[in-house]
Amino acid sequence: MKTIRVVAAVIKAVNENGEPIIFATQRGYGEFKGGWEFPGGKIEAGETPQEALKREIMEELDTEISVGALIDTIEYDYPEFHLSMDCFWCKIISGDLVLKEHEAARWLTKNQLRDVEWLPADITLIGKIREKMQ
Ligand SMILES: Nc1nc2c([nH]c(=O)n2[C@H]2C[C@H](O)[C@@H](COP(=O)(O)OP(=O)(O)OP(=O)(O)O)O2)c(=O)[nH]1
Ligand SMILES: [Mg+2]
Repeated sequence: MKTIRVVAAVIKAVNENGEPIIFATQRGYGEFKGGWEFPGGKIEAGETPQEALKREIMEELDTEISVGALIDTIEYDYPEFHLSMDCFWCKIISGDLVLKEHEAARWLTKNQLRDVEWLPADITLIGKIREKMQ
């Protein structure tokens, strides 16, 4: 099966109550339209995962991020391909998270993490984020 290498940004901030929140986006097109994900996309030839992620977030959200620690690499078999997805903690450097491709977005607290319908590959990641979110 073909492997697709993807990077995803778990953008973290703090809300007005001082609680940690993360940014989730809803896909606006394609096979998984309507599903929730972490913004990001495919690594292109010659890019490091971090470079790919900064480029993708600029393209998708018109926002500059810093890329921090790797949370996990998700390995998941979809019917048509194998997904290998590096997921990083990220912070906003500048920009307003403009939705250039996504249908909707939400900031979620730890207790709201299960309120959106994540793509199948993201389910195990959500558990890890829950444990580490603080
Ligand atoms: N970005 C992202 N992709 C995910 C997640 N979970 C998941 O299964 N995927 C899958 C959906 C897609 O098949 C693939 C990522 O592709 P993408 O559509 O974001 O790639 P891209 O931004 O480069 O877009 P495109 O130009 O190929 O349309 O990984 C996730 O949390 N974030
Ligand atoms: Mg994308």
